[in-house]
Amino acid sequence: MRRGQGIGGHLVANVASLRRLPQLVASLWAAGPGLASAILVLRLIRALQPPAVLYVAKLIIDEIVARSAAGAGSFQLADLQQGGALSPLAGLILLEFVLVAGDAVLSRVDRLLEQMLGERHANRLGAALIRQADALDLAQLETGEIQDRLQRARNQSVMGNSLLGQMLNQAQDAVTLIALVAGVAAFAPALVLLLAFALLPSLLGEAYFNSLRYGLDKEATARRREIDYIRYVGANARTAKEVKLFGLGAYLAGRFTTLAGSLHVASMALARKRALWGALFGILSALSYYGAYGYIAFRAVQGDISLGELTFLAGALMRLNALFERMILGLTQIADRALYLEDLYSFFELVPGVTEPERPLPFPEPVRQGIVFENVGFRYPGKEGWVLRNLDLTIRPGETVALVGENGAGKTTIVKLMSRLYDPTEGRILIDGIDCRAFALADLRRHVGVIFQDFVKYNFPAAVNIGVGRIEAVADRERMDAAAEASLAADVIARLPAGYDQVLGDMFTSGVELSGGEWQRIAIARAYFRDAALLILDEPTAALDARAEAAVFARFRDLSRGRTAVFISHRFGTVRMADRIVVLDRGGILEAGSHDDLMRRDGHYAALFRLQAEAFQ
Ligand SMILES: Nc1ncnc2c1ncn2[C@@H]1O[C@H](COP(=O)(O)OP(=O)(O)OP(=O)(O)O)[C@@H](O)[C@H]1O
Repeated sequence: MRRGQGIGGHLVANVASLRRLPQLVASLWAAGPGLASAILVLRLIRALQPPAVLYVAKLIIDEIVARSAAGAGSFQLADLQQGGALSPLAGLILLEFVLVAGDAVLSRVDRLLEQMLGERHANRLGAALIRQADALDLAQLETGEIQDRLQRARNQSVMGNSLLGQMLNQAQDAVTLIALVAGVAAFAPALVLLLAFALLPSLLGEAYFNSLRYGLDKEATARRREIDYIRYVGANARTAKEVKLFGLGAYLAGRFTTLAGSLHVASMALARKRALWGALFGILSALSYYGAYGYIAFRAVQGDISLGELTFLAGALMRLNALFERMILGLTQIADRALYLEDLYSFFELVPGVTEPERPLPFPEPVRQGIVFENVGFRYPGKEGWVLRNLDLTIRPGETVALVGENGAGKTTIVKLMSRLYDPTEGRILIDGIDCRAFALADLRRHVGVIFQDFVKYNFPAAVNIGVGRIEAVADRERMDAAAEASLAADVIARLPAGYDQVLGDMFTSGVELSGGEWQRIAIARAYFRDAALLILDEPTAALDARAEAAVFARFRDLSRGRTAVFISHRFGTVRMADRIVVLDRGGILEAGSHDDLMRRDGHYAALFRLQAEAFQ
């Protein structure tokens, strides 16, 4: 929000913040139409209760006044009945009791139903969020802005529940308000004007401050992200080792205090201004309330209105005053939260760039000609430089290809393109002559098994950790044994207290943490368990000891016979086993051939190979 925008602009911004509310209402409705209708009916009944209570109180007082005027004398218990039925007075008192007690019961039922609906809605939203994140491109998820939005969307999926309650309160209060104002208008129309006078400034003021708050929040997004990150780094088991040894605690705490302090100063300045204006508006509304009170007292003394009407009007005024206060506060809270709905729903509206073909072609089985990179160029979205450029590469079926190159040469990026985590910016990737964008994503990915260097360490049982390779076959123990055997994970499993059922990782108390190399064996087992035609391992053996690495690769060669395998490694002892070695440099191919070819050529590869070999001599 820019300064000097004027109250009109602020109001528009405030209303704009509410534009996502209908979407929330629709998704709440979809979560339980029956529940939602029941809640609406209950809220409507409850909304009309306060004016009804006041009106019955008016009737009771008028009845009492009428009886004393008629000289009925002191009240006897026998007066409660009249001619075998309840007297009008007793009937009214009973009605008042039913109204009050009934509301107490209805409010409990209502709360229960709202909790049910809220939880159902949050669960649906949570699942939808995971599905949408899955549908989006890696490139989208990797941008800071989307991560931010996702984080806030995750919070919102729970916050939606409190918004439900607040919106219903607001709607209920609005109905009560209308009913009370109609009641007041029936007896003393002039009062309504007075009330509007008290209400309007508060409303405009709240709207103005809401939008200022929003502007402040928006401005502070980057700082808030950094604060959250520092909080994470500073108080977290995963970073604790380094934070302790480098003595970073004081540095992080200091940075946190500075950033949080700057936010605090801005938000307090606004809060002070808001408190001051709030107090002024409060005085204004108290003035109009007592002005109105004086007016009706005067009319009652003059005999223009009955004692019962006086009671009704005084009660209605008191309630209206409280209702205004509550509604304005509610409006602020709703507007506050509704702002963050924007994050939730705009996240759902993101459209993936890696798209499904309209009429997908079947993935060739088996692949006969291989995978061809045809003049491929790639730039990360929103980034300047080319990571890959003019890349021509053919991977023949049944071949084992090693990608080597210095850090940042683009090896992992090639793997991501092959599995369509990204699409090339230029050129095409063909599988048996067909652009890989012509296959259904799931079909393509079913035929590719990738283990990245930063594979996920799932804090799930060991069996699931391997089974994620092909989750629909997670119960197939025979297949799992074979995969664990091939990746040397079988030894790791055998040492676990609960074997395959052992939860891994340190997140849950029942978990057992593995060493880096042990985790890696589990991850490689995933690749074997997947049993895909194209197997890709991105630095799969970096954490393995020398003996394990040799064993893993001996098996890898055996097991990948007849299928295409691509691996990335910085260890030349491993790389030399490949049928073909592709040396990448700054996004292009420097040289390619078998180990013997490349050594004979005596180029970059031979130099690097010797460098590594010398280190061991
Ligand atoms: N998500 C990303 N967004 C922007 N740039 C990226 C992203 N991932 C990688 N890069 C950049 O792309 C280039 C190639 O990265 P890539 O991960 O493909 O290299 P690599 O050859 O696998 O390196 P290493 O041997 O270090 O694993 C690097 O310069 C890197 O900075």
